[in-house]
Amino acid sequence: MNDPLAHIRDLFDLDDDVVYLDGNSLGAPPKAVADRVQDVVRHQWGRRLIRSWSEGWWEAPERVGNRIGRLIGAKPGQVVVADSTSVNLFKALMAAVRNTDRMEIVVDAGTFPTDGYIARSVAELTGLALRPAPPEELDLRDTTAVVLLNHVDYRTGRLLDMAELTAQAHAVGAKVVWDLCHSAGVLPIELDALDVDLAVGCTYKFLNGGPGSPAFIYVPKHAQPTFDQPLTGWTGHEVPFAMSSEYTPDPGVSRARVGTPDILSMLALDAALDVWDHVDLADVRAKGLALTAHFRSLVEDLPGIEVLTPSDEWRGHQVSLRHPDAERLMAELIDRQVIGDHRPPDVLRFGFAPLYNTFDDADRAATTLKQLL
Ligand SMILES: Cc1ncc(COP(=O)(O)O)c(C=O)c1O
Ligand SMILES: Nc1c(O)cccc1C(=O)C[C@H](N)C(=O)O
Repeated sequence: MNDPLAHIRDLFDLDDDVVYLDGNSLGAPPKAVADRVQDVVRHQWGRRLIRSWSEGWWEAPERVGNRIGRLIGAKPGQVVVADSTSVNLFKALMAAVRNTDRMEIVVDAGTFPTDGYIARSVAELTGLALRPAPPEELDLRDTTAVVLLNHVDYRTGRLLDMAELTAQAHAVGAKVVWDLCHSAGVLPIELDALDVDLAVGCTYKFLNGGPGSPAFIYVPKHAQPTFDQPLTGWTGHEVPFAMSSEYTPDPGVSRARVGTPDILSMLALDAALDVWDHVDLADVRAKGLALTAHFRSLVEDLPGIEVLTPSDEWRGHQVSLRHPDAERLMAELIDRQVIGDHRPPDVLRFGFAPLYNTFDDADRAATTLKQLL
């Protein structure tokens, strides 16, 4: 394949003898991040001290949010970087059901655990029922307040049809919250165009923000005035430095902020996002599909292997294989410098990050797996 992204791998700090196929769990570091973090510590923090808050730190959550917005089809002023995905899920779901007279929250039955746990807490706190349902049979009703869906399933890699499912929710007057953890940065997403109600996602996977880098939340302009999230911390206040005893939320997306932003991680993420400046998401998607198709073709007939990831285009950038000995196999692959991950009980997951993974990575991983089998 003619690979218009081949040169981008050089922007990453990767060892050539390691086949890294776990960028869907923890993305690899762009080389520029280490220098930027050093500058933030030495100069911004070291020399400018507290003055840095008014020299770019305070607005970093919105500024970096806008950079992510560009990757997920959100116009400026609708994404803020803050907290973890779990915390943002709590804000989003609580805001979505506030003042509803509807009875239930629906959650994707195969969801990543944290989404299910948080949805359960929101249901318990608000008195709504929680109904897990498979995405192909959501059975939404006029009693459904909100549905929470994972755009790409963390275990199988299945990609859901955001347009169709958002429309399904809206047809019964329900809201939809999308978890974009496994899709942000690797495939074109059109949140504004699809009229998505709310979305959240993490930045340490395909966005390469680094371990524990802050998550993001999308609140579209029209929903901001009624986005009453429960974590009314001072940085979401309209005038935080007024230090008022009354909470008045910021009129815009900043009302999704809670406490002091984690500047070191935030600015590491900011530096990591520079690699996207010269990248077309259509190229990223095309390469992700090609890499996963190539890897699949090499492993699908291996003994004892069942491919869980859909073979059509409704898949993200991972290939998940079921094998009864998955845990041992992954440990042995990692010993041989092929790094993917194991998800219980029997899934081997190989994530392909089109910005730095190569077809050679796919060949080497498949050859090593074949030898082990
Ligand atoms: C779909 C999904 N949602 C949420 C999370 C994690 O949330 P948090 O950033 O709170 O750890 C992950 C991965 O850890 C995930 O895969
Ligand atoms: N967030 C993670 C972490 O802090 C440690 C190890 C792994 C993770 C992950 O991201 C797991 C990931 N969401 C998954 O899809 O399984």
